[in-house]
Amino acid sequence: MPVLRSAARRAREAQENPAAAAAAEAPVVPPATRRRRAARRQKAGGVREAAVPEEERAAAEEIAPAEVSGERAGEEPMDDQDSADKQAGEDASPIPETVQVASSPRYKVERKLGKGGFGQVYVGRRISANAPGAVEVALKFEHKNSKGCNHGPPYEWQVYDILGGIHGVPRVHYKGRQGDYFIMVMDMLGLSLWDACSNNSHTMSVEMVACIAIEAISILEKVHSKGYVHGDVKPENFLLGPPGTPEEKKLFLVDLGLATKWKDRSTGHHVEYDQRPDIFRGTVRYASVHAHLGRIGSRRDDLESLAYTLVFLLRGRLPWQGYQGENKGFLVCKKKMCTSPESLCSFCPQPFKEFVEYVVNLKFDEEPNYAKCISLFDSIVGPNPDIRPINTDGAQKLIHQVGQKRGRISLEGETDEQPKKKIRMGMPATQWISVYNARRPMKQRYHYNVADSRLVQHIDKGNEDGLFISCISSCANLWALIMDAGTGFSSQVYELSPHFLHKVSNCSLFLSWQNNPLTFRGKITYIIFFNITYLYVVISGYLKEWIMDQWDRNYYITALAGANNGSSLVVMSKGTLYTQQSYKVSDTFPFKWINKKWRDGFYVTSMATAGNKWAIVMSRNAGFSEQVVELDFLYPSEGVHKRWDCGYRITAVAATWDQTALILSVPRRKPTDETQETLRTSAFPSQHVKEKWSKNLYLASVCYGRTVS
Ligand SMILES: Nc1ncnc2c1ncn2[C@@H]1O[C@H](COP(=O)(O)OP(=O)(O)OP(=O)(O)O)[C@@H](O)[C@H]1O
Repeated sequence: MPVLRSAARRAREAQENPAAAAAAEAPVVPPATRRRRAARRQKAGGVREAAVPEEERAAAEEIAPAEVSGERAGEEPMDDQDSADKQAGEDASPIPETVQVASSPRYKVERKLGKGGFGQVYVGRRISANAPGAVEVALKFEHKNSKGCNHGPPYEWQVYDILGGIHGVPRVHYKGRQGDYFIMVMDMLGLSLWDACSNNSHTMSVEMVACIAIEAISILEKVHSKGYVHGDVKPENFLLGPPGTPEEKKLFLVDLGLATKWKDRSTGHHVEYDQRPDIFRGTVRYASVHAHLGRIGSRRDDLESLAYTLVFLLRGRLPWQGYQGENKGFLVCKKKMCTSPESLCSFCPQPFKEFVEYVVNLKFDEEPNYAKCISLFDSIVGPNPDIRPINTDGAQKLIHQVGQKRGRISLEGETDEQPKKKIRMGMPATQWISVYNARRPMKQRYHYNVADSRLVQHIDKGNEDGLFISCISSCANLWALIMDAGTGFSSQVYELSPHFLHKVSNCSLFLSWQNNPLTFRGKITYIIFFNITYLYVVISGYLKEWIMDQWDRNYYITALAGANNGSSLVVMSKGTLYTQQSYKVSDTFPFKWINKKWRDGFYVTSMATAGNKWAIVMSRNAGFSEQVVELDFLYPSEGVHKRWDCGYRITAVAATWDQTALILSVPRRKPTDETQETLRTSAFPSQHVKEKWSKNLYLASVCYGRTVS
């Protein structure tokens, strides 16, 4: 397991060039990567929790299309570069004056070459007489108390054991511990591309960057061929050879501390897909969108980071620089998603745009066509490799090998390639997402474009016909309502609130309806009978208290929706298997909270959004054995397919104006027919629903929000 490192960085620029330091970005890494295993089931208790809801923000929208309903009658009734603090404890113990580790010669520690979040690199001058090896080496010191050394020598050492000395990666000659430091003796290199760029008025020539692209792609190909992804590709981690030596035009990739395996060496298989939205590894400015979203790293991520590195070197800036604060990662990722390859590369030669377009559309386990990428940039640089500003020997060899294996490499791509569906276009759109499950024939009914005032009527009629609400959603402040004969509920109540699961003020107006006699508790000051069938207008009260009251009566939240204007519809039912329930309202997707609740045996059972707010309901005894989240700035089609292949089915969906979230679960009892289908449509899919009914596929979840980009 890699030792993950916490946020850190950039002291060298701060010392030598404060302006550059401010512009540079630190790698940010979470405390620990842990695959969630089946949540522990806990003994059912009578505790009910309501997380304190955050402040409310509402946006109004007035569109009132006509209300529509549909019904199917079945035969039977039946979810930037921040300058952060350095972790290493180098202040506690001074760097030694001389170094001798393992069987190495003795080195005198000279000037500092650089400093990262974890290590400090110095020149080491060999002082042992007649000893073998280079006179000058680089010595990388990591303090024993640094985060990367919690469990012994730095994780990076293991990676250097495999990658050290391959094309474009410096060799490690010796490593060992001396005093408080773990020390690596490695090839000494020269300036980083970051330094070279800063020395050159913050941009580089097109030819120089094209050569860097060619050589960097060939280095990444070599790293990937050994089963690793680098995980932190950026200008600071590409170093040139030492100046004045035959290697001064060679490019090297350093800092293997975030490298991970993309291939299991024993089986030869690609690592399994996973997404943990609370985990971020890498450097905000250059990280791939998938890394921002916490997806397991794969080869495509290094190439996406390289694409951002190249554009940065060429233009001196990336469109997502300048965000600050707690929400920086989210805002940078959102900006990356809505920046099309055309606009990112608007002042770059065409091959750069083509490269960006290619890499952002790569699939999780797709093998990149490195030779094709190199050939894109080959068209920019001069034909004679000997006079290129960067040595491109590695790339030349790669092209030669691939060319021999597959024949010609053309700029247009190989003839057997299918045209690829482009997934990141920089064009936001909102859509309905509807999810259909195979069921035995049953009665299901839908209503959409339903105004608040019409809800009672539809619900009333549904109940009279033996139907209960199975899911709800909102679009343009009008409700969509799905009622089923197959929910298994014995009774149901609902609350329509002008607030999104939020404690309301004493003057708020509530509509409340129940099909059982009511026993109100709490701060009710005034009840008007509006209708003999239990419709009440309740002045003054708390939605939270209403929910708690229903919990006391063994009703649990089974459906939830929020509208753009901030109002919410909460449906609670009796007859579920749930034994405990908890909800949270949050301005950002609350994955950390979900993760914590998973450990306590809760699973997400309902989810809703209002504007950019999320509300998540989690229940114990939800009937699931595993659960995962797919969160993205577009519909996460690839993730859904990967999860389907592993036995997960979508059990809840919700989308804000920015993001779509899907909850996928493995049921404890597998249905006889596991078929599940999804649809994305710009209008409510009324016609499609009817077609699905004819194939015994029934609406299981529905939401409206951001789906494509
Ligand atoms: N072999 C080398 N020769 C010369 N300079 C080097 C060498 N290795 C590293 N450096 C310099 O030291 C800096 C820090 O090294 P490195 O990136 O390996 O440290 P780190 O603490 O792991 O960094 P990070 O915080 O990015 O994880 C580099 O940016 C580079 O400028």
